[in-house]
Amino acid sequence: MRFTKMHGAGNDYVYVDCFAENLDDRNIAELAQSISHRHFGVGADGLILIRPSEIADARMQMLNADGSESEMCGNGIRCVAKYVFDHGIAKQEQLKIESGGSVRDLSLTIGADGKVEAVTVDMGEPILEAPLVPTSLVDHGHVVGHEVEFDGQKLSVTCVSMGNPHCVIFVPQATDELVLGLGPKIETDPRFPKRINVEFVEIISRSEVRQRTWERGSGETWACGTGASAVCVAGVLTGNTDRKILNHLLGGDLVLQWNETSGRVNMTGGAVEVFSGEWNA
Ligand SMILES: N[C@H](CCC[C@H](N)C(=O)O)C(=O)O
Repeated sequence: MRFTKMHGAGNDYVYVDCFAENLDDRNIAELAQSISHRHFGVGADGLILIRPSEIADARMQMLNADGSESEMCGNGIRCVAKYVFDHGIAKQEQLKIESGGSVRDLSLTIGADGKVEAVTVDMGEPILEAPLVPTSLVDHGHVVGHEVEFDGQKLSVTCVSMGNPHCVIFVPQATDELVLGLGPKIETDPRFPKRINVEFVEIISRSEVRQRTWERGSGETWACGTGASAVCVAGVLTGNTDRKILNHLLGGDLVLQWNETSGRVNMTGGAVEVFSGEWNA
C-alpha cells in the first residue's frame, strides 16, 4: 500500500490515496493504530484516507492514532486539498472536500513551483448548544467561560463544536502539567459523552494567542486546526480576543477569522508533503 506523509503546522498524518489504493479488505482502525505508531510504524498523529466523493472533489476520512474516527480535521483537510491538486485529482484552485457528512470549500494558494503552499478553509459555523457539542455540563444553552472543576482544579471552560468537539481553556501558562496531566482527564471526563479535544490557550494580545492541544484519540499534537477555529470563537465569546487572530501552535501558525455577518470561521495555514513510501504490513 502506497502512502504519503504530510503535515499542517506540525500536525502530521499518514495519507492514503484511495483513488489508487483499495482498502476494502483492511481493518482501517487497526491500520491507523499500527501505521501511526512512532516506534513500530511510520509515526503520525493518525491516518487520513483520501476517497472519491459523489458530491465533492474528494472525501476525507480521518482516524486518530488510537483508531477512533473523527468528523473533521482542520490541518488534515488542507493537506488533502494539497494532495488532490498536486497529484492531479482535481486541478482547480477552488476545491470542495467532504468530511463527516459536510462539504467544505477550500481556496488554494499556489507557490512558484506550481504546487499548493497554503490553503484557506471555510470551517463553517460553530455549534454551541451544549447537547450538540456534546457536553452535559449544562442541560441546554451554551458553555462559555463556565467554571468547572477537573481533578480538584477549577478552570474556566468554553465548549465549541467545529463538527468535532472542543473544550477551550484560557490559562496564564499552558504548562505540561495542564496539557499532559489534565488534558487526558478532561478528554475522558464523563461530562463529555463523545470524549473531547482540549485546547489550553495563552492570550498574547487581542489578536494573538498561543495554543497547546490535547487531542481526543491522539494525545498532544503540534497543532489542531479545528481546535484553533474553536479558540477563535471562544476568544470572541469570552471577550478575550477580536474576530481575527494569529494563533501560534507548537508546529506553526494559523490565521483564523470568525466572520460577523456569515457567522462562519475561516482558517488559513500551510500544507506540506514530506515523503511517500510503501507500507508492507
Ligand atoms: N488535528 C485535527 C483535529 C483532530 C481531531 C480529532 N482528534 C478528534 O477526535 O476530533 C485538526 O487539525 O483539526
